[in-house]
Amino acid sequence: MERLYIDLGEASYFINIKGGLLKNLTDYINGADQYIIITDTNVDNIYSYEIAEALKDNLYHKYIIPSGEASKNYNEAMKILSFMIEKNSTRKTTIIALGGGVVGDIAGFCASIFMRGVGFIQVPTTLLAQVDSSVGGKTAVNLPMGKNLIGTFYQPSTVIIDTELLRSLSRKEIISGIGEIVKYGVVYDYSFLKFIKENLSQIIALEPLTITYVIKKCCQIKAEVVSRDERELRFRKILNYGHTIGHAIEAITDYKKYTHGEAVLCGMYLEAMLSMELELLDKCYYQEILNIIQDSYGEVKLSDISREKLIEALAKDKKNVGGKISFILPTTYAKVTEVLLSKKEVEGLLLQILGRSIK
Ligand SMILES: NC(=O)c1ccc[n+]([C@@H]2O[C@H](COP(=O)([O-])OP(=O)(O)OC[C@H]3O[C@@H](n4cnc5c(N)ncnc54)[C@H](O)[C@@H]3O)[C@@H](O)[C@H]2O)c1
Ligand SMILES: O=C(O)C(=O)C[C@@H](O)[C@H](O)[C@H](O)COP(=O)(O)O
Ligand SMILES: [Zn+2]
Repeated sequence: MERLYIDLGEASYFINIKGGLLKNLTDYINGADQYIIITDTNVDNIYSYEIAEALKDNLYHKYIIPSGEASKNYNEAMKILSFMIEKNSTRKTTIIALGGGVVGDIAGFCASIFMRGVGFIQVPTTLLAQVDSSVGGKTAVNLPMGKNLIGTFYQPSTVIIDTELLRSLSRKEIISGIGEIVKYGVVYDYSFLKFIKENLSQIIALEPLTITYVIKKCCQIKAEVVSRDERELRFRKILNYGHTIGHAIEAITDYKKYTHGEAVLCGMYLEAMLSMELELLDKCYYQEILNIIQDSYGEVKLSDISREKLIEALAKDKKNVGGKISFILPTTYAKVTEVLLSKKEVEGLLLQILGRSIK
């Protein structure tokens, strides 16, 4: 088994990675008085028997949210908290998030506020959640005004990554995970980016040794970044590459057409173009970034996105400072920089880079 340590003082924890870990869940959980499993309809349909088997000797209750980003909202969080009151949860309860990033984000949010904080374990079931969202402690729900507008930093006590659970994912969800994987390569580790490029088909095929290596590498990078700057005061911002435009794309398409990772792939593509237009980005690196995005996602068309709506959504991004929109832009191999641009500047740049390719 692969084991990584994320060093955050009192909030430090282990990330455990191996195929088949769900069966042995109880070896890694912490002897709480009661467990609340939060999962979604798809995961429950596929893994309901395994969950019941894994927890049969423990007191637990299961709360199932409808699958999809639309469930990551405040009302759903309140329903979870009320369910916990109904089930007599106490401060000795532990919440287990068994699902993708949607389940992880909302379950973590509930764990952080129920009775001012209860135990929290991440059991991520999507590639995206295994390489990114289950690690680092960002929790959130969306508001109608935008993505992740309410949330906390609240670390899990452990992360249990069962790579066998990825077998039931659709290709679209695998590509979504590759969005965040490519991000780590671009912002932090050029040799990893080359590895992704050379092994893309094995990654998409979830070849066991390759996918385990990739998950471990991503968790290692995320652990290093988060250990340096847990609260995103400075360094952690590098993980936002592709996310300013990515979150805007998700919001204006009602979180339905693009998965988070697909929107991030498109966002990284456009933000690389933005960086090039601002003459901040090395030309060879620029081409490499566009190539790996196209190789994994296909052509970035965005024919359904209007420039006007994109700018409106960007203007509402929670990272904006003093009326300016914040972008994390690549500059050269494994280096990025934060650039703040006015709405007008972004309008001009988007017109420049996209011409008439979007409305
Ligand atoms: N907290 C963080 O650091 C962080 C990082 C990245 C993304 N996120 C958030 O994560 C969310 C996206 O996560 P996601 O991509 O996992 O989406 P998701 O949770 O919606 O899961 C994607 C789909 O896969 C299904 N699914 C989950 N596991 C499955 C399995 N093993 N087999 C078959 N189907 C399965 C789900 O039911 C869903 O339909 C977004 O809300 C994003 O903002 C958070
Ligand atoms: O962990 C981080 O830090 C990240 O930014 C990871 C991102 O991939 C993730 O999508 C995150 O939820 C974005 O957070 P937000 O702060 O922009 O809401
Ligand atoms: Zn993300």
